[in-house]
Amino acid sequence: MTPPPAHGAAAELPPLRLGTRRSALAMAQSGMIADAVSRLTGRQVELVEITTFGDVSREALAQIGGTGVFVSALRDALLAGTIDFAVHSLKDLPTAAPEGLVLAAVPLREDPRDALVARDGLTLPELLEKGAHTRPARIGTGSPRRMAQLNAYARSQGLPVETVAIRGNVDTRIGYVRSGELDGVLLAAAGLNRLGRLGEATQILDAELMLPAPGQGALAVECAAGNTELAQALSGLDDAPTRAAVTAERALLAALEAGCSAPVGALALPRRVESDEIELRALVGTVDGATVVQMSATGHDAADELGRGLAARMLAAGAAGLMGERAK
Ligand SMILES: NCc1[nH]cc(CCC(=O)O)c1CC(=O)O
Repeated sequence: MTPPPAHGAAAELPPLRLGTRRSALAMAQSGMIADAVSRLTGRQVELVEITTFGDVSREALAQIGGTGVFVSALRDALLAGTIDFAVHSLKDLPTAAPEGLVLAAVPLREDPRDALVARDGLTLPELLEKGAHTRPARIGTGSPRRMAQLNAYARSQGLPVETVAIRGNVDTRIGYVRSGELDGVLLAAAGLNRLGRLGEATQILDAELMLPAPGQGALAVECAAGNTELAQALSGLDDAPTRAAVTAERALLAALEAGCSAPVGALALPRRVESDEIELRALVGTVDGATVVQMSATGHDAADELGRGLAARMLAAGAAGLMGERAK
């Protein structure tokens, strides 16, 4: 069988090396993008496994400080030329642009919302309600953003809740519910979906209740800036509305000088079909949920200006004081 000419030529080139972390989620994400890049370029894509500090450390993410624990080893490999491109969860990517690398594509985003996986098929209102009669519902999350909003919601309902700091991969986290140690855990819906486990969610949390992390549900495809041919090819995976949305969210995060472990939620959504107008909603809160600054802005040309402008208004309203020790 003779392959089409372009593919025939491309197939003679060596495989493209896609650097990936070993976690099930990273492998699922990398596998999806590998297939898409292979279709796009006609070239083979091979996965190269790389261990990052975030995979090895057992400390809480907030402690190991910061941003970039999952991405720096992949970036080192890109710069060293041992891999050709890498796929990151965009929400794990520090906002500072790295020297020598380009964000070649931001593919179409999945559902950006958070999900609850709870015992006995229960929703959050049901869990909290039951907890009021027995003992407060114990809900696991390692994210200050999720804790802040969960606590704020429980306060607004006049119901108690106990947030339990956990971390680990999706399997580990859901395991706390299956073992009965926790009543529920909060996770990104996109992560569950990519693992084929969205069916285990007992509730998808509306953005009114829980604003996702900036960039949640989106992927970032990165390669060396000098590799212009590959960058050009990868840009075929870019989705312009997704890129605009995450640009606004990340500009806000950068202007707040907050990192991925700060109690900051942000979500940009297209306001009208067939328009480039986006609405950016954002929240900064204390982890106990007692104080929250929540604001929104709408704009259409410069997504990064929209994000920066909203951050400035939130800072003027006292947002900086709510973020605790800020990880840059
Ligand atoms: N910080 C870990 C992480 N990074 C990206 C995702 C989910 C996938 C995504 O947001 O794209 C997760 C797991 C989670 O938050 O449940």
